[in-house]
Amino acid sequence: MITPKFQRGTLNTFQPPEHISKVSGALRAVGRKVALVPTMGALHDGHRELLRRAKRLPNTVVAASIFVNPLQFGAGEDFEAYPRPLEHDLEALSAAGVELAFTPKASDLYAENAMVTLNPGPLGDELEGTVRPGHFSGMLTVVAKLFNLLRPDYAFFGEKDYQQLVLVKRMVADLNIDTRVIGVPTVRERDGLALSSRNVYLTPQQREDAVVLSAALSAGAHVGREGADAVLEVARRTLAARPRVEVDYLELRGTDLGPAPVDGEARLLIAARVGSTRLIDNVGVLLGSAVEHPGVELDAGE
Ligand SMILES: Nc1ncnc2c1ncn2[C@@H]1O[C@H](COP(=O)(O)OP(=O)(O)OP(=O)(O)O)[C@@H](O)[C@H]1O
Ligand SMILES: CC(C)(CO)[C@@H](O)C(=O)[O-]
Ligand code: BAL
Repeated sequence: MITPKFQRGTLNTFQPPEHISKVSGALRAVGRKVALVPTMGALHDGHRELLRRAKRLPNTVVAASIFVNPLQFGAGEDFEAYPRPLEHDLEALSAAGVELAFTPKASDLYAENAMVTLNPGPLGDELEGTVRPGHFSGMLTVVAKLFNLLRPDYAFFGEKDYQQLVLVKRMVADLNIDTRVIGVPTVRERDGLALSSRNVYLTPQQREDAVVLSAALSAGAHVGREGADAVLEVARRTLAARPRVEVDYLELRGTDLGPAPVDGEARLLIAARVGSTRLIDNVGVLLGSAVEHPGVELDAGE
């Protein structure tokens, strides 16, 4: 196959997997680096921040994928309803200086007789995995496919989906994938609500209620010095003020999502339903005497 045309300094959009693969390979062959930002589209300022960070890398072509991956949605989830404003998204990518967009069709990405998927291991059944069985297997499978197609030097993921970020890092380490995974701190609305494509589902009343997720995390993180029980207690008390918000889980874990340490860096994670919309959020917490130690980063970028 002849290498599909790539024009520097403009957005080049490819749908067939073999085209994006060829173009990415040709760019790497002439010494350019490739940075991938995987998305499901409906782009907002959170995605823009990932793109902005990728754009800062020298000698690097930024690629973004837009694909609502059926494999990571369970029965009864919002796969059909998920917003798909493709024209708007391509304009946003172009405005962000992205040079490669990959917008595959599900039928091109997944052969009808495909059998093999990735197993995320035990962490795939915890936190999000308890409510979304199979979600992380589907997510890792599509991310591995994107990595295999583009062979990116760098890939950017948001901390908003913290468990996803941890699992992608584990996949890269455990499967010897030659891509550097970079985590980006969560971009928030002024009142603290984490930007999410699913926020468009919220009614004005639900939007008001939804702020309690970030408020609870932030209140909990503020009492980290008093230890894990205090963090969870304060967060739960904050959540109680908005009884319409139904919490799926509120958990304090280590930064690798193992057990939280007594002292040191931890992560407080929440998932909750506001009406029929399920939102997630998380924040870094410094526990115990670690609070006294200057120089420990709350939101380590990677
Ligand atoms: N507020 C945010 N700040 C930083 N990164 C974000 C934010 N929201 C999403 N991302 C990241 O953007 C990438 C693509 O995410 P995705 O397209 O699923 O958007 P989303 O807003 O997370 O959608 P949804 O809320 O429906 O899951 C992921 O790596 C995700 O973590
Ligand atoms: C990483 C991802 C694009 C894989 O479908 C998705 O899970 C997302 O948007 O976070
Ligand atoms: N942003 C994570 C993708 C999902 O919710 O399916």
